[in-house]
Amino acid sequence: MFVYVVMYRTSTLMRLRLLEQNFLYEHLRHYYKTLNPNSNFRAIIGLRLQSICKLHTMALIDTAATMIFTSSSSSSSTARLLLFNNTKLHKFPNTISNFRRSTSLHFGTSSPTSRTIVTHCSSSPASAIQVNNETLATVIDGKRVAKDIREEIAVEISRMKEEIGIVPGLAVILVGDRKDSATYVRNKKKACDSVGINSYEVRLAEDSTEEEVLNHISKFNDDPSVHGILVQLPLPSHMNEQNVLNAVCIEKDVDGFHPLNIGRLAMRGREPLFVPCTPKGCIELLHRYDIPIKGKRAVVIGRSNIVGMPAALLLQREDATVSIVHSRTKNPEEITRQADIIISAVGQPNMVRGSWVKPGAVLIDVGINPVEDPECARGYRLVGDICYEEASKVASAITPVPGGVGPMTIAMLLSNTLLSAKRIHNLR
Ligand SMILES: Nc1nc(=O)c2c([nH]1)NC[C@@H]1CN(c3ccc(C(=O)N[C@@H](CCC(=O)O)C(=O)O)cc3)C=[N+]21
Repeated sequence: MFVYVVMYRTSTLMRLRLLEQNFLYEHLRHYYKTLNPNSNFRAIIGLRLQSICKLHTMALIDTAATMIFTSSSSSSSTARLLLFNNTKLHKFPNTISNFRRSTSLHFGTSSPTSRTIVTHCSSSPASAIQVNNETLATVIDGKRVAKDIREEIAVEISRMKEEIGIVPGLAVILVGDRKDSATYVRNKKKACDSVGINSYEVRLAEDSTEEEVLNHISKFNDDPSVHGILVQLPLPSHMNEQNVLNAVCIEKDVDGFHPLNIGRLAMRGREPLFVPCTPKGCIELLHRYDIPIKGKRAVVIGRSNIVGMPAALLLQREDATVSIVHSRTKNPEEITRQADIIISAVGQPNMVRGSWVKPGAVLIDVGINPVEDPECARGYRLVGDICYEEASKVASAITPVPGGVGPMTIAMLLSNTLLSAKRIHNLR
């Protein structure tokens, strides 16, 4: 089986007057004829965008593509309309050079292969054509975006070092020996090293006192080489989380958990010092995939202080119409089914089923839930809150777990640490 891709630039579409439906239809049909040597045919029609395509254009191309594939003799034809844009395309150099050579392309033999070229898809339901119950929701690649961001941050940090001789520093306090916390802290340290942030780590025993933690925080508050302080949560139950978090001075609270910070986040016309990392990472993913937020219906599942609540505030700041669904919500699926964008942060494996999702919705899965799996080396594997298997058949774009929001959380922590150092040292 072959995958064919026909890709247009917006400017070409304009020049060829292809935006008039029949012209486009004829044009695509021409390609279809020349490219269809056998009946077992699969096509992806890509549209290269200079800017976000207008909805009516989308609908038009959608219709033309459907016309072609319904008028074809092959019953096994599959048509998908995908949107590509310039910023995403440069990450697929081979794909692009092939596109330049010809407008058609042979891909591998199975649909997983074709996934590799899926770089961007509009959140509009009109953008995804489904035939044969086939699905290819865009996989929002958090791991890749996080890597891009780390590279951007590394450049900024070396500039900072050169201009004012300052290297940003991040202090992490870890209490107890939860395995998952230890893993995150290790990942954070690795990420700091990769961009040139100095990291300072304090590990305290599970039975340490709150006072000890407060002492360390106080020292870091006063240490000019430390620009960000993070107390890894959850803390042991004998400690008062509020007391501890309140002790971190707001200028170094790179988690953005300080109440004053959340207050500013909630108010119009005010700016928080730091946007909490996980929600910031979610929005950054939407931005980097050119997924529009303004005027969209967004549903946040979960109302935690560290993800759900600030995520809802951020979406509102981006002009979405926001609803929050939580453990006491009656018929949550009725509400999520109305959403153009869903951010789920509840910690329940596979809770959000395919039937909860509106066709074409964009899904951001914050949940990182271990489920037992004897076939995995660690004895467990990680799954999200969203049933990926089902939801990816309905959505237009979805974040995987792992490799979605998780790496973005860490990238945003680095970004906040850099921001803090710049602010403290009055750099641009
Ligand atoms: N003060 C504080 N700030 C936090 O930001 C904070 C915290 N406490 N406590 C715990 C949660 C959780 N968290 C994660 C960060 C990265 C991954 C991550 O990179 N996950 C990888 C998988 C990692 C693995 O394989 O175990 C992924 O999703 O691809 C996950 C979870 C930050 N948190």
